[in-house]
Amino acid sequence: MSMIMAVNAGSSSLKFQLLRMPEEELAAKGQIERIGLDGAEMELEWGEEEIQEQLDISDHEEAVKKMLDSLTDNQIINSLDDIEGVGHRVVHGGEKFADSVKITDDVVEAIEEVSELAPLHNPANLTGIRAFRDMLPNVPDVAVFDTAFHQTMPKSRYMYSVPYEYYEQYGIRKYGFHGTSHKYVGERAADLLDQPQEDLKLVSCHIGNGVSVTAIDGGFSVDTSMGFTPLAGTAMGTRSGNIDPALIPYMMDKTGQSAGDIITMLNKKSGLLGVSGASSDLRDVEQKRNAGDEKARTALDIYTTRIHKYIGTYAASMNGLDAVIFTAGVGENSSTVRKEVIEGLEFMGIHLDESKNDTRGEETFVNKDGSPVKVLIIPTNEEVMIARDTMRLGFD
Ligand SMILES: Nc1ncnc2c1ncn2[C@@H]1O[C@H](COP(=O)(O)OP(=O)(O)O)[C@@H](O)[C@H]1O
Ligand SMILES: CC(=O)OP(=O)(O)O
Ligand SMILES: [Mg+2]
Repeated sequence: MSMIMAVNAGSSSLKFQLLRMPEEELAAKGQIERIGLDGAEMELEWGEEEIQEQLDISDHEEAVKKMLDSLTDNQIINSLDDIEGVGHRVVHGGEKFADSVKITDDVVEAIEEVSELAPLHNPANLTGIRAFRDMLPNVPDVAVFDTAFHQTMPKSRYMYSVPYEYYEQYGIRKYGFHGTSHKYVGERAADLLDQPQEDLKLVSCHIGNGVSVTAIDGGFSVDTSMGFTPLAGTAMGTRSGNIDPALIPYMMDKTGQSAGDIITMLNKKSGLLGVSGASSDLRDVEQKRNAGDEKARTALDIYTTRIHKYIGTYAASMNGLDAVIFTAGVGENSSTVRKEVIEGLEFMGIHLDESKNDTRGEETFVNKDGSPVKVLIIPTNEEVMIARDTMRLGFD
């Protein structure tokens, strides 16, 4: 039996699970949310115990230290030596990584090289990798890439309609993200529907701080809303999603900002935060809207409409749909977002049951009985996928 730490550094959170493998027995799990915002919060659960703490945490490095201290302080492990392998979520693997990989200095360098393509994520992922490599130098570590599951997309979905040499010379193509999460919920959906994955057409909506929608046909990702970087697709907590590319030079001309400044604005100051002018956190924006705030209403309408349209698009491109899956922070927890996304898809045979939908955070069907297309909430578990790959690749 091996004690494996699975680390998932998101753009605004650090989540981890300590798992006994290969049994997949949870020894502890926790998360630090709202990193860099006012009132970061740590939750830690082990056995029957649970603690919650309000903290001041400004970046991911601080979050990693705090997390490890909390494991020894609470005697969940005796010392850091009890951890036998560490798996890390890495958001962008570029063209180089089509599967998970054991981490070496060369791998760290390769992840660094593609960091500019995922500026909100790879730097946070690398911070986690470096912190663990420093503290546990003799333990194998494995990187699990968000991009890997999407490597099965057909060329017509991953190519941009630009001169072909841009693909050949610069690797300019759609990569897609959240692949570990989409893969996990796709497998769980097949179990819950009691049908083999080969027979299923699914649309998976990962709605967290980052948002992506994926078409899973027969168990394979065939299209996904994010692109060359996690900036593309739907509107998100702080990201714009798709915009007319001609806007970039236009905004540069009008405001005197550089291309880099504009991309930073699109990554960090747009989406729910930019339109509402209030917050990137869905809960805050919902609260404002409910209090009558017009900008918050518009921000949420853009957010849910985009996801709604992807469901229609992907059903059309797969020529059918068996189930829609909601997962990640918002998808698992916000009944109003789920309701607003599904509203108006009844013509496609998707019927949400409002009373069943009034729930959060557990695997459940929320469609009406007899709805031809099922609607599922499936809490994602990127961590267990990461631990499995750490076992597969870390110990050879
Ligand atoms: N109980 C809840 N109700 C509504 N939204 C929630 C709830 N809990 C978390 N969220 C939302 O989930 C989002 C963060 O999702 P998460 O998947 O944790 O993000 P990350 O991309 O950083 O991993 C935030 O917008 C937060 O408001
Ligand atoms: C790829 C991505 O957007 O990740 P997250 O949702 O964790 O920000
Ligand atoms: Mg996430």
